[in-house]
Amino acid sequence: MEPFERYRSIIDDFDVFLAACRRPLGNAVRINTIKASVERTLAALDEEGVGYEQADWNPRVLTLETDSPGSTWTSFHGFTHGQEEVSAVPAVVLDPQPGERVWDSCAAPGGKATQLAALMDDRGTVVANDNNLGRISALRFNAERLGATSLAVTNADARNYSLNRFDFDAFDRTLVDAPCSCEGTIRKNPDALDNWSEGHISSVAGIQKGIIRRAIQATREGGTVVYSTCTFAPEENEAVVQHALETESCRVVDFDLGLEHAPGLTEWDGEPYDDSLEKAARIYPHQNDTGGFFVAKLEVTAE
Ligand SMILES: C[S@@+](CC[C@H](N)C(=O)[O-])C[C@H]1O[C@@H](n2cnc3c(N)ncnc32)[C@H](O)[C@@H]1O
Repeated sequence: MEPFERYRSIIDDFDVFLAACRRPLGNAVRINTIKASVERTLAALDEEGVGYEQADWNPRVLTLETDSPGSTWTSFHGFTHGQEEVSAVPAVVLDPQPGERVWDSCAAPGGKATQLAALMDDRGTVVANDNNLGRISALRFNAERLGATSLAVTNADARNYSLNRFDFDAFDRTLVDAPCSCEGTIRKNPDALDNWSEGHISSVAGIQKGIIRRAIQATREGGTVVYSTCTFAPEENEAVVQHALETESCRVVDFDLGLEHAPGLTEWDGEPYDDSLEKAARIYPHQNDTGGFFVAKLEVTAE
């Protein structure tokens, strides 16, 4: 937990935060409404005797009272998909609509891409991209298992992603669930900080800046880009969005989140950020008994 000391001044109730980081997470799943409604899924879980608790902010997110959530009847049938509660937030904030063109720029293994397809009633197109071929097979497997037929897969570096392969020139919405230092996954993966270094944070921040810029360029004017990470480092969060504000045509917008969270930072390590960064959300493990996440919502504006 030593690396987290750098966040002592920005996290309220820091010792409560550290204690939460040491507690293991419950087994969360998302109901896959492409295959079954919330009601049908809950009835199936009742029938097989698996207890559950529905998240207050999202009835499609459940914590299951079983140690093997992947071995339930509902999971075999693709009614549920193992996904951390807080990891279901970015797709909800992106708010994709049926019939739209949506780009998931960093999509593997597909938890959020298949969630986007479900939120769109599997109508429209979700282009699920990842630069890692090995992870693409997991993405394809999940898309098939969950019946997401609106999902198309591409394997490219999002930083210089070409739209030439499509018969349209911009997406309506884009999700950047960026590769990151994963500090916020510590409850699920106690080894998450083993290879932590400021050098790694700064090299991954360079990649994130390239991806967010391309995401904004590939999204139509008036369209939406959501930037998320599962890490606390401001260099990978507010500083990346600040870079986008300085280099691309976009603004940070508000969103409603039924989860307790802290606002985005407007300063870190002597670097000021735009005041609008306050509209971003920092979700800490001690606030809702979840993992950690950062989410910012951007609107693409006229050049
Ligand atoms: C946080 S994970 C994405 C998780 C995924 N959104 C989900 O919900 O299942 C970040 C992903 O970004 C991919 N990635 C890293 N650099 C990339 C790049 N330059 N272009 C596209 N994808 C990249 C990684 O392979 C990894 O799968």
